[in-house]
Amino acid sequence: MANAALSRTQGQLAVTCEDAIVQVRDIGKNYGDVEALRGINLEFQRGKLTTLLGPSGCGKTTLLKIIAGLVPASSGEICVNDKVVTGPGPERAFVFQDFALMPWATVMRNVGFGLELRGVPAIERNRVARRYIEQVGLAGFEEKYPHELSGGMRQRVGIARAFAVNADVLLLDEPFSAVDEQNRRKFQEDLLRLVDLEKKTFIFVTHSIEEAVYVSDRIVLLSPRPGRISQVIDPMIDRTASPDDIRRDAGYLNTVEEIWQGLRQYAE
Ligand SMILES: Nc1ncnc2c1ncn2[C@@H]1O[C@H](COP(=O)(O)OP(=O)(O)OP(=O)(O)O)[C@@H](O)[C@H]1O
Repeated sequence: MANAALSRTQGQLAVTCEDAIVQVRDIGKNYGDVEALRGINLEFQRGKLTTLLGPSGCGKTTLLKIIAGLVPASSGEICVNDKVVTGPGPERAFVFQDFALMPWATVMRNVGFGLELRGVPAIERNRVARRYIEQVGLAGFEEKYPHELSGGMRQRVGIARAFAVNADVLLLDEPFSAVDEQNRRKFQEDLLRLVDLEKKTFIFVTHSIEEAVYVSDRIVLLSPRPGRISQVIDPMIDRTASPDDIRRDAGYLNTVEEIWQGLRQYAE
């Protein structure tokens, strides 16, 4: 397989690219006296998966929520498709860490809920919901309720729901943190398949260096509070190789090691 070549940029920087769908311009965030983020400048490329990685409390979730329009920035602005973000919008879908499913609704209703809110008629939303339920491997579970599903299956429902609204940008906050290692690896495969199939822009938060290197086109490393960009890494993984070959590849392993060396100073 092709070796993983790395391109990287250090320091407090503006990352530019030709086809940016999300632009983060000089974002800062204070929660009262707590300065969570400072001077974040980033561009997220259309159709690519970018991961935010960094020590606990460095502001990954905060940045994701600011991009989602769920939390206001204290300074700076976010542009999506060249429009300034003033709140949540249909072109962005957020997948929560705890899935945020409605316990009283079936899988079908949960997946179609975003469309229901937009007034899409039942026949159409069920058609769309069925398609994504199938894509995440839950065909046959349409009429089940969240409590009848495993944690991994509930997470698949959350992901299917995000896909169903046909947002351009999917914001995923540690979507695999609550599932076991086998399921996590399966999800990573599924995610890569969906990235390839759907051509959407993914912004992903994880604590796992291995996961970040495995799934990302680009990794943005944040420094401890106040979160700033410390490094940007493009792990050029050959995704035509098998998952096992990728995980054994020297380029993959070196990238994991290098990120670990950068982050270990912050480990408790
Ligand atoms: N609603 C809030 N009110 C006050 N402080 C907050 C709030 N949300 C986050 N913070 C603080 O802001 C900082 C960044 O938090 P955030 O959750 O964004 O970090 P994170 O990198 O996602 O953390 P983790 O990896 O532990 O999930 C932390 O110090 C946190 O305690």
